[in-house]
Amino acid sequence: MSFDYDLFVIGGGSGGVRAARIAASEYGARVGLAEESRMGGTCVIRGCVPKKLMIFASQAEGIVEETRGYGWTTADAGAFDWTMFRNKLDAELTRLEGAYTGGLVAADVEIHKQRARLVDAHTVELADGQRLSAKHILIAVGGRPQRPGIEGEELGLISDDLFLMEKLPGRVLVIGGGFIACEFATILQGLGAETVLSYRGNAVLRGFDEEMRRHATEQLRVVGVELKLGTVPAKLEKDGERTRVIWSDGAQESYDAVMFATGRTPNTEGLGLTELGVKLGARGEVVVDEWSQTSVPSIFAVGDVTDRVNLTPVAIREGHSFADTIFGAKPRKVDHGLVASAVYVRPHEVATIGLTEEEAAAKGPHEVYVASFRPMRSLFAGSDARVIMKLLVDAGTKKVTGCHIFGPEAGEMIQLVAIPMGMGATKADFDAAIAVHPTLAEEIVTMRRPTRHIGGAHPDKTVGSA
Ligand SMILES: Cc1cc2nc3c(=O)[nH]c(=O)nc-3n(C[C@H](O)[C@H](O)[C@H](O)COP(=O)(O)OP(=O)(O)OC[C@H]3O[C@@H](n4cnc5c(N)ncnc54)[C@H](O)[C@@H]3O)c2cc1C
Ligand SMILES: NC(=O)c1ccc[n+]([C@@H]2O[C@H](COP(=O)([O-])OP(=O)(O)OC[C@H]3O[C@@H](n4cnc5c(N)ncnc54)[C@H](O)[C@@H]3O)[C@@H](O)[C@H]2O)c1
Repeated sequence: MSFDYDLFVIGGGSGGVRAARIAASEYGARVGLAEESRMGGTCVIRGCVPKKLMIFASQAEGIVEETRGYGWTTADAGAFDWTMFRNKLDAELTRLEGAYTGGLVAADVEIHKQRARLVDAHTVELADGQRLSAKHILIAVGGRPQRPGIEGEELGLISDDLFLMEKLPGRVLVIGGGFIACEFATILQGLGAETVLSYRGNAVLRGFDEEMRRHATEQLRVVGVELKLGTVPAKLEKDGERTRVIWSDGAQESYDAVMFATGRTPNTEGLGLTELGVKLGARGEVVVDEWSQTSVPSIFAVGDVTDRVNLTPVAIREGHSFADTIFGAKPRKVDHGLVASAVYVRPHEVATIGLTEEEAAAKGPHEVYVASFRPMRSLFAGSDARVIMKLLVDAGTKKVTGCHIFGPEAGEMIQLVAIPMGMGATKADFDAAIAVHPTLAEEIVTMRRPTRHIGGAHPDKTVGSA
């Protein structure tokens, strides 16, 4: 049977672009790709990239304050020009969009700038009605922000809107306690908005190491974010130009803007998947096996739409592995077990890989090494902020099973820790590295004695358990 393409990719985000480019340029596959919006997807257009640039912009006050502590006594950040920043941001995203499109064109991928849906196991239909056939179809449509399902929720903004605001809000409420809520609260507060974060739990970043959660929560408070913990908004309504929030306990307050950061949902609606027999999970995600293959053999899915680990480098790895496996005869699975990530709250980021202390304790005997100190750079400037570094070490094998860092540029540090951990390094391997001094990262290789023992009786029997 002949097809229009060897591969048709739906979605031009992190996973789809990588898969299309590798299949076409490395393995000579005839590839078509449909993207209904801007090329590059969530990460490039409304996620990682603009978010990180906004994080950089939001640090001016903190940097200036530190500089004053070094003797530049009259240093002042001055006024922030949101319109100038937003226009520059848009120009940068346009440049990146062009680079992504250019990479696909150079690889001879045929781009269809419209929405696509599936018609059968080998056919997609574009929004203009054109039908195209392919031997393989890759679903890489990502996800979208999810509002919490309360009355008046359409009055609230979502993360996509934050990059396009006409002006910065005066007083703003961010609802949620995950990656996006914490990062946007940091950004909005740093850019000068009076920022309130409302979260239903008692510490942000559920699922992270508890000690890191406590420090991240406290830092939000210290930098000036007003925390409303243990609260659930029940209803939003208009209050003139403002938005009134009514909480489940009846309390109410009006804000210039309200933003939901209450999770994301896979973009599977209206794609024609269930009609075709492609199995979906409870959250609407495409269910795939370890090869990213769906329940229909010619259809594969990668990235956020599969709701495995929703990060850009993971989507990219899944897309690349799919192309290697199907078109390059190089079968390659993705190990989702040890993925590093960072939450770009500032001044200290939260970065993590492997087991949390709580998970380690549940798994069995572990040594916990913790370094907690005031870094020389901010200490000199008069700050009390502490860096926390934690290593979890399996008491039997002595392998490092988890690492958590709360500190400046922690994301940069965890990236490098991910290499030895991926190789199965032991604590002795870490200790063998001679420190680079004076740095923050040297603490990772200089923690000599366990701070505590967890997870039951330890193999050497000389230590107790916590
Ligand atoms: C605010 C924010 C900040 C983030 N920050 C980070 C970060 O710092 N680090 C990190 O690793 N991850 C971050 N992420 C997560 C990261 O953006 C995603 O994990 C990643 O983009 C997923 O890639 P993907 O290819 O699965 O989907 P996406 O990048 O979402 O791409 C899917 C594409 O498919 C298109 N599409 C959808 N349906 C159709 C259709 N029917 N036809 C045609 N096209 C369609 C969409 O327009 C989109 O362009 C962030 C996410 C957000 C929202
Ligand atoms: N730095 C990064 O790598 C980065 C940054 C942003 C996003 N991301 C990715 O995007 C994903 C989505 O981020 P996110 O922050 O939207 O999701 P999340 O799942 O991390 O957090 C959602 C938050 O909303 C809360 N929530 C959910 N429903 C609610 C309700 N009905 N009422 C009140 N609160 C509610 C949850 O308790 C949670 O705190 C992340 O899991 C991550 O994979 C990564």
